[in-house]
Amino acid sequence: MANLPPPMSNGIGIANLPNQRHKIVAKHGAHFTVMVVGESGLGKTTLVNTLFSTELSPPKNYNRRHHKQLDKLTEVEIIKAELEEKQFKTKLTVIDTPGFGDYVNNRDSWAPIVDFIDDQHEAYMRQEQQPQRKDKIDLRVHACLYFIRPTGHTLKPLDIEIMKRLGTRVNLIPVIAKADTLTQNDLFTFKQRIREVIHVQGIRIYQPPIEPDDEVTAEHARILAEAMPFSIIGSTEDVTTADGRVVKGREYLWGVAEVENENHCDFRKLRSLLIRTHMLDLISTTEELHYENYRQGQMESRKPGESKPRKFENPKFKEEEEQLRRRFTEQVKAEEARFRQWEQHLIQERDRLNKDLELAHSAIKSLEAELDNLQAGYGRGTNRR
Ligand SMILES: Nc1nc2c(ncn2[C@@H]2O[C@H](COP(=O)(O)OP(=O)(O)OP(=O)(O)O)[C@@H](O)[C@H]2O)c(=O)[nH]1
Repeated sequence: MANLPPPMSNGIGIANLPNQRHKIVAKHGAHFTVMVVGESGLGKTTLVNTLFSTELSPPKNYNRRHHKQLDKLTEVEIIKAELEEKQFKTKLTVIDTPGFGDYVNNRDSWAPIVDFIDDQHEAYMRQEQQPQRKDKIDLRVHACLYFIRPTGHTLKPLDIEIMKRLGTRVNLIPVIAKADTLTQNDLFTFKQRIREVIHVQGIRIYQPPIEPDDEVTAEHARILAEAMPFSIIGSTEDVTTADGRVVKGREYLWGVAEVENENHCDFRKLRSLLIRTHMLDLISTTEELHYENYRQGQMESRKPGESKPRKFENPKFKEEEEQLRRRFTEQVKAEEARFRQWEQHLIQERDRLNKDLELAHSAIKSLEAELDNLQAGYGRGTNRR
């Protein structure tokens, strides 16, 4: 496994941002928005707190998790924080999507997440069109961490569906959650399989750019790209290793799973990509690629100044509604025809039975008449004797 050089400071690394390519941002500090997406209980909150070395998000109330499942809604939570290190400020926004994928029917559980991303692009575009364009509220997502359950098998169809939709909208960074629950061999095979599925399914994930004129940076980017999907161990707890080091990690009977140990997981690579080396690239690709794609797509489908069609006004939904209505009418017609046929059949059956009844009646009548005749004949015979 290729390792990164040792951390340059004891801090979380945002002080390195001014060394990054776009030095100008350093003057004002960066405004960075990360979104975490994944099933409930995969360690999203823990990872956010581990990444930013602070408890940004309070630990979850597990009773609430159960209620959330009953709500059948994927809620979006926004946590804001201002981090400062060596006088360099980063305004950090974390978009947490708790409870995702919990429900029995998960088919559309991605919708609020995708809508949230689109809505932020939309809100930004609208603000750009206003005469006063200073101090825009900007919640466009710069990096989306997609948490994969450490099953050891492969990606689930739901993962593939969501990742496809996310990859065309944001810088998608897949991570394997709770890597300490897999052996190194299983983790290696699992990673390979996920990479294959990502490739075969054409899922777009964030690729750190390889600068041809800077060999060190290019090598670093290559190491990061090769490690994807990053395996992750999250923990804000200090634990003591067998050799007496105090580290962030998770304690087991067999020893300690260390967050920052590159033989245990890729946490340091992920942190490097997000905070130390590629934060500004994530911000600029969001602006230049994803936002631009959104803007262009909307400009092609709308007149200037026209607001975004709401779901039920959206031509795509109208078309779907029309199709549904047609299918429903056809079904009703087919059912009606079937009912008529059945009704006809019942009438014919009733007529046939009525006729049988009439025949039976007349047969009884003639038998009765015959009986009367016989009785009358018998009476006459006995009288004569
Ligand atoms: N083994 C292991 N457990 C972890 C790891 N990260 C978090 N956990 C544990 O998993 C449980 C859930 O963690 P959370 O961070 O609340 O998970 P979440 O994804 O935010 O959950 P929701 O908010 O419900 O979606 C907690 O008990 C954590 O201590 C990890 O890397 N390895």
